[in-house]
Amino acid sequence: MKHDTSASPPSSSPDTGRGLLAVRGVSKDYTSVHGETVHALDDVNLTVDEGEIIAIIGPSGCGKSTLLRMIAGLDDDYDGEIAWERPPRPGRDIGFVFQEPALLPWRTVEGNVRLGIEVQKERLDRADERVATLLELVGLSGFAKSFPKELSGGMRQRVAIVRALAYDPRILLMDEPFGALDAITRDRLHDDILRIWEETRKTIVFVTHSVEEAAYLADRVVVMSPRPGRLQAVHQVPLDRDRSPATRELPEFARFVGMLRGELR
Ligand SMILES: Nc1ncnc2c1ncn2[C@@H]1O[C@H](COP(=O)(O)OP(=O)(O)OP(=O)(O)O)[C@@H](O)[C@H]1O
Repeated sequence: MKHDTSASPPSSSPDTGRGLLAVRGVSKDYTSVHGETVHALDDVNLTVDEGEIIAIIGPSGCGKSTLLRMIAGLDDDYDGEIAWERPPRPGRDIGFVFQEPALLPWRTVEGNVRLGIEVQKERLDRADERVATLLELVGLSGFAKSFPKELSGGMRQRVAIVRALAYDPRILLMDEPFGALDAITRDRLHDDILRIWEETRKTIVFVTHSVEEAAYLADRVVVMSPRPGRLQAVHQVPLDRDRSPATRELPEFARFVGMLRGELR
């Protein structure tokens, strides 16, 4: 089934804002190259509210990327429905960040970010201003004229993130965006994401293998079971929205991370 925009809109959870989209009874089978059926997702139900940050964690192969790709509209071959509060406009309302930044090597940093704006022609008049603002947000103003090969892995991923934000999507989906980065760079990017959220209040759904990353960034953490992926639990993160490096030192942070780790065992 395709994104269902005619179905009843998602209802929001009581303690967050408006429902942006609802995943309802979504199941997915793949057929392997040997013709076997791979039951990847089983009856997944999830409501995403506007402005919230959701982390999806679970064992390898449980269907995290599959679920994200379906929300993104990159895969519409599934049972169930994904109902949006307002129909997403193709190429406009959904920003997607992959594990590898996939920048265009022949374009400068600002040229890559600008690409995100060029897809929607009516916004071109203020493109330069928007690119400059976004690069400043992630501390890359000094690298606007550099090429991707001149950047570190973390810098490249920051460019990919602001490129996905350049066309002002309603939701930012990220599939293990920091998975290929070292621990210090990851921490730096976590704080970039928090700053971006402060500025934009963007709805963010991301997949990660790191329970610390999930706890540090998210409002809610979705824990998936081993294949076929089901929602094993959805946890409200028991921390103030206002996070900072000191958050990682809090006993409640450690407790929550320990609890998540226990659920994945
Ligand atoms: N195109 C495909 N054809 C057949 N099977 C697939 C295909 N894509 C994914 N799968 C299978 O579906 C299941 C879910 O895959 P998916 O990539 O969504 O899991 P994941 O939780 O994101 O895994 P990981 O954490 O290892 O990245 C896996 O068993 C995978 O082998």
